[in-house]
Amino acid sequence: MGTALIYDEEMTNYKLLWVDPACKIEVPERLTVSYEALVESGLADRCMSIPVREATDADILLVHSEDYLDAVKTTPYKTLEELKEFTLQFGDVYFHPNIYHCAKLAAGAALQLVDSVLTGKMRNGMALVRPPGHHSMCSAASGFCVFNNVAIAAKYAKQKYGVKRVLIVDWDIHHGQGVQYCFEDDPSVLYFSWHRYEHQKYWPHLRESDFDIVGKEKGAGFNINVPWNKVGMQNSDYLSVFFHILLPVAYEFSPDLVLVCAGFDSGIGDPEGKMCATPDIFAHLTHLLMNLAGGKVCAVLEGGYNLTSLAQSVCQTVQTLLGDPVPRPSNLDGPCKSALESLHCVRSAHRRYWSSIRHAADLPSCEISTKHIKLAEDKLDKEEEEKSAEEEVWPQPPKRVPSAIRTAVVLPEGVACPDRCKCLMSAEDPDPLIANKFRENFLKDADDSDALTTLSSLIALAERMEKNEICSGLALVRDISMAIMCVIQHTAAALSNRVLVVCVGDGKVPSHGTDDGKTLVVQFSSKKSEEQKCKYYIPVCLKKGCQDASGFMQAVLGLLLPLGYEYDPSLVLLVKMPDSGLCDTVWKQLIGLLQGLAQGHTLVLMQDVERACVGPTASSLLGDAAPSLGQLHAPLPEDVEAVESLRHRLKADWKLLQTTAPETR
Ligand SMILES: NCCCNCCCCCS
Ligand SMILES: [Zn+2]
Repeated sequence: MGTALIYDEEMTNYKLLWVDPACKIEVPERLTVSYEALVESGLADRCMSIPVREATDADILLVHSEDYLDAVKTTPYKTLEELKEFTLQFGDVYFHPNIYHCAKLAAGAALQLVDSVLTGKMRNGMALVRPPGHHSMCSAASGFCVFNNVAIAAKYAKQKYGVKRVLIVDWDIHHGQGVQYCFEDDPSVLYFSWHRYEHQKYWPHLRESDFDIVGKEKGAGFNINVPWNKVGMQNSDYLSVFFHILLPVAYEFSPDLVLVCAGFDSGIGDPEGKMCATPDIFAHLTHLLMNLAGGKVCAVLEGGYNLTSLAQSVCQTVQTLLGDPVPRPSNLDGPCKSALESLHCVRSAHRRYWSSIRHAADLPSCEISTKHIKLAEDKLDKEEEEKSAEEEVWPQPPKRVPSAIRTAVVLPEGVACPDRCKCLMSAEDPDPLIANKFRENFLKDADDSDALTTLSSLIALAERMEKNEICSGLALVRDISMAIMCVIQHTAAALSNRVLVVCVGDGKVPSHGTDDGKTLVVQFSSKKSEEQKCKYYIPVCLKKGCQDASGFMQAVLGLLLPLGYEYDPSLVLLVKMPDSGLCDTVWKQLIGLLQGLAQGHTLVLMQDVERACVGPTASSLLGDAAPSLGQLHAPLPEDVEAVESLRHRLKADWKLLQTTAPETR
């Protein structure tokens, strides 16, 4: 199954026909530059093009009122003066004789995307549409939006396919109030939105956009608002919110479908957002969602008003949906104070609804609670004159060249090579120099020839991964700790390399290289480790080791991923210790998530008895989405305690572990 791309140039055939400073940024070129960038980069050809269709009245009435639909139906026949008149009843939006047609195509495009994914024809996809949708409400247009494309798609998915739970992730920089209003009392649709807020000083100036608005009645807890009270948010701020709010809750919710309000005005250079996150961040945001709902992710374009930034961000998103490895996360220096305050407020507002963040610290009484400054009308739209975002410059996102070989394996005699994988056996005898080095360093009995063969094949694999000829690898070895030593020593030799070693299960892990930071070891086990506590050796002791999915996932999402992203390794060595107790589904989730690091260069080591795990491991390394874990129960208190105390101890060294602002002196 491939990636769907839904686009039709008819949606470029409407524009602003009069002077209105608030609306002049919403231009047809937004769609053309996005589509042309996909064509230019060769990404469009790798997608399956799915035609748009017009949403029917019934589709639109899933969200909007008849009165509103009837009113919009009259707009194609209005004169210019009548269109201006009609527009006045709404805010920050404009009408055009052809916008009703385009609005039906935009909503219809989202429905075509949902159909292609929920019928299993496509794995995931993106719809490039305008007008956007997330601001439009039951009976009102708003913020360039006429019909709420994503809200209609969520209702449609539930009605037509019986989908039980839908996650909507709105990474646009504006609050999709239309989506919030549509689902605020609905526990089957979890709406997550971050948005520029500045304590209600920013558009649409709504009190109900703040973090303490969590949903109503049965929907309480299923509406998550993350207000950005300052501009200039960066990659670290966005990732921290994913690690410490969205992902733990999303895994607990366990959606059957993920819809993304994919607005790119949250990217650098945008005149509306005035944020500083770079286009490659959308590759990571997309990647981090792709192991939810069995990979059923539908991204629908919302905002994005800097044409350069928009085009690059769209390409980053689509290339990730296609399964290409994501670029390395560039210099993450931790979330800013304002972002930490928002993070803290959101987690404390939601801790009562979600066991994965139950332990979140409570709101300190005063300073960072909601500061709603009663603004005099005239100040509402006053925005201090900042440097215009249009002048921002940023580096081109790094080229993401897929390796010639996606996954290679080193297997003992008699173990079949999984399909789509390349089997590496060192045909030639290892050169005597290496052989001797192995003998003295690693081999117990010197003439253990097949150990020698395995190790030299392992090195060959690691070398070809370093050269990006191979993306990921899997090796079955007899002696795990010897293999770890071998890989670490080989990889650490190259100066710029850092290896993240992730061990699941009990057992002695060589701590070589953890003193100088060339290696970061994170070990999940059930045994308290007496190892010396150092910054680069992190034992995570879980009561049931890796057997309890929710405890393990909480540690992966809230601890391992932030550490891994901040460490930014060139290789991830993932070791499955004997009898780790890890079930295949969790193992596949772990492999899927870790491929966001090191450009997907994950090298898996397993004991040669784990033949049954070769297939599932290879499938995840090849980029197949991991199956859903199902709704997660509360993690054990001991596990929560273990992760929290680790986070508390480590956050001085690892800033992405922070979830609250440092105590103000
Ligand atoms: N600069 C403040 C005016 C905001 N104007 C509406 C923006 C709608 C964005 C839709 S994604
Ligand atoms: Zn927006």
